[in-house]
Amino acid sequence: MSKSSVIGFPRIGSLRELKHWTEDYFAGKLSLTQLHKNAAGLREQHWLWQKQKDIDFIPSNDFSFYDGVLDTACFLNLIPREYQDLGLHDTDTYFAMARGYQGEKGDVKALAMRKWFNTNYHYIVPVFDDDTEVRLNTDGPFSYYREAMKLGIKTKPVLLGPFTLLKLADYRGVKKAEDFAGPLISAYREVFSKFHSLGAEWLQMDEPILVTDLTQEEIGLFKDLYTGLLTGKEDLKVLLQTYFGDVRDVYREIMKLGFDGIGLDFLEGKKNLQLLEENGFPKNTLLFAGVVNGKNIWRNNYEKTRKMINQFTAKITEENIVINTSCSLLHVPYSLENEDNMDQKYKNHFAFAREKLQELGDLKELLDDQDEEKNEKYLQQIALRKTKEDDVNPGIQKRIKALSEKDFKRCPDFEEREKLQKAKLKLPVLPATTIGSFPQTAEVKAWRAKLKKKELAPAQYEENIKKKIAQCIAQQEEIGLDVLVHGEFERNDMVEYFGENLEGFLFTQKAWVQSYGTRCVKPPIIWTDIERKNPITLKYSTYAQSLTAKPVKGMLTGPVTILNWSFPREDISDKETAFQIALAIRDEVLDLEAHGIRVIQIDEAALKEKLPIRRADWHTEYLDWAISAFRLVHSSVRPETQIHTHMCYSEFGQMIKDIEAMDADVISFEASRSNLAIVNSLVEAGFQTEVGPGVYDIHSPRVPSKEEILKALKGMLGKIEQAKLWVNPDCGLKTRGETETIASLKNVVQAVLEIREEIKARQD
Ligand SMILES: CN1c2c(nc(N)[nH]c2=O)NC[C@@H]1CNc1ccc(C(=O)N[C@@H](CCC(=O)N[C@@H](CCC(=O)N[C@@H](CCC(=O)O)C(=O)O)C(=O)O)C(=O)O)cc1
Ligand SMILES: N[C@@H](CCS)C(=O)O
Ligand SMILES: [Zn+2]
Repeated sequence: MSKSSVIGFPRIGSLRELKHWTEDYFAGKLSLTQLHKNAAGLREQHWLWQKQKDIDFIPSNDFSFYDGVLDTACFLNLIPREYQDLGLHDTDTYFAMARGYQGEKGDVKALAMRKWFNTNYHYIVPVFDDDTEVRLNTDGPFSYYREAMKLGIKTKPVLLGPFTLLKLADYRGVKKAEDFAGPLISAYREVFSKFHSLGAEWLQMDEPILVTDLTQEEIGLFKDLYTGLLTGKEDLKVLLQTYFGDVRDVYREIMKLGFDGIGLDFLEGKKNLQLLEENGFPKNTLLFAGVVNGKNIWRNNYEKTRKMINQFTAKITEENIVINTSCSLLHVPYSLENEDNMDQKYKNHFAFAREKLQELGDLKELLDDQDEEKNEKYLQQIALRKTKEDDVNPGIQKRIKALSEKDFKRCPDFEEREKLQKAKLKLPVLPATTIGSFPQTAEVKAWRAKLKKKELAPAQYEENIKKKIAQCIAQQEEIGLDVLVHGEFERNDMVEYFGENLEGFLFTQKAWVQSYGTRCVKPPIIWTDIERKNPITLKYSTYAQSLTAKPVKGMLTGPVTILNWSFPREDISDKETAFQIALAIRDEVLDLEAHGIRVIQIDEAALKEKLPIRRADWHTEYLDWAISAFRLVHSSVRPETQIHTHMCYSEFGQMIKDIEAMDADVISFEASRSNLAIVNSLVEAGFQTEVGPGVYDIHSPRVPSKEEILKALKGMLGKIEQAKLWVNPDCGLKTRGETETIASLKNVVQAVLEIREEIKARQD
């Protein structure tokens, strides 16, 4: 009998219930008791859905109020002193670490937030200080296990493994990862023992870091950790779960360590099958085979999957193969059932999380019983696939074929453009600006909701948006910013909005995917070739510019980001799709320029997201075409038109030359939560592009003080040439409230004015 398993299930609620409850709790509108009660109901629902689909290994402890890595940190008492000192109760300490705290108990920044491998999910970065005392601090994972047991469901508790935890953490003192290995082994052993006494049979240890490039020292640390952990684990079975890639650096070591189950991703893990074929697989060990895609939403090709699984059976007996998701289902929406407006002809092609549970069941059945009648299901699947004619737009194909080298090269060179732009724009030193979006108030969201329900006429909606734009321009002038924005009020999301206005995308109504904390996105689906039929942003940008003499930035999302934050096609390459989108955005850039927009920002917030996990693949598989796609968008603007780009959560590291190769004139990026590490790497690499490292963190409701911003700016000025430095928050302001936004921006401008005075005094 085949078995099935799920690595993790989404937790935000199919209608984002958890988001609403948690935000109500933040706003003091829901009690803590009620929040916990509601969340328990959600967990119960998720377990029951999995039970109904006969999933054999159902996860627990995959739930989180904000982020699973943060949960692990709190569970293991990795709570930095400044949060403990606030003296809040556990849940509020947890939220203070996630969002910062500013109130009667003190004023503390949030912990850093980073991209979770190659996804649009973000985790809170755990911190080890020299005095960190690793010990079990909360009951979370055990209480979830007991909760499921009460429903008669024996779950497989999921824990972030110690190796990944150590590798993802920040160290603020002199102690390093190795120094915490011993205490972590003891703590995890205690966890094993507690779960064993609760009657758990299996435990899943998530170690996605194993799919990254590893040094011999790192492999040594991994081996030490698990040798320590697996010794004396009684008869609790331990599954080592990897995902997002292959384990080429440690395959043999993993096989020798004595795990009871090993989870490998056969979709993103290009080399896993070859590793298995060449090196074999230990006897009496279960292979949790990741064959149901946890990241994309296209239905599983059963025929292809069956063929792949048949390849395993040369090395592993069938009873030892567990059909698994390729990663947690956190990265896909809940269910197609919520998509009332989507035609069945489209739905036939998709599987969201709940439909993937069905796929796991189907595959289990098909593998157990490979008779012809059952195989009908494979054939139906193949018939579902689209034909090329459905997808191809001949006009776009022709444009792509006609591209030549000059379409990717902007003239003149950066230095020449920089001089021209300084002369033309006449901006003060340290120009102050924002990243684009202003607070998306309840009022704005309600207009859009009414527009969708046809309760508000499009003309009225547009008029309302224009009023907001006018207000926003007036506010920015009053605050004293130098380069203004229109505020992006017309956009539900920076990617979904462009998808909605380009041909070739499909939309969902409720297909929410968690991005960080309580924040979600609805990635559009790329269905056919992409084309821009009409200008998209022109009317709002030109309207905003008509209200002020200061430059207003045209605001666009770049091709790589639109691609990376959508569900991509699987029948053509990402490169081809990116070039199609690039042509559409290029037309928009030229329209903006032709209508008097002097500064255009093309956001590539997600450039780093699909960067291959293995360094060796960076250029050949991704950067060469991704950077070209960006260059294609702006290569033919006039020299004096200033092109900005923006990236969030970017640790550029060894990518700096590639970022420079985008050939933008100005780049803004996150820096505030990562203590200027990015600035250091830019300096070391001799970065030429003008830069706006974020001076404060917009993901937290805290208002940064003028002094805090001054300190950040002075730190930057010590490293970056004054003439190259811009001043801005680290990302868009859409998630923030209006009052805190204005207060924060005023402090930014005050800090800039003070520094300008100092500069002037020095010059005089
Ligand atoms: C900048 N980031 C982005 C990422 N990915 C994107 N695709 N977009 C991004 O901007 N990744 C990295 C970073 C950080 N990530 C995020 C992700 C999500 C948000 C965010 O603020 N999300 C909002 C939802 C935005 C949205 O789609 N809004 C819609 C729907 C609004 C809504 O909730 N409407 C209600 C009805 C309202 C009423 O009737 O009054 C409803 O539908 O129920 C819109 O504005 O129309 C979120 O709330 O999670 C930020 C950063
Ligand atoms: N222009 C966008 C970029 C976010 S990454 C915004 O300001 O929201
Ligand atoms: Zn951003």
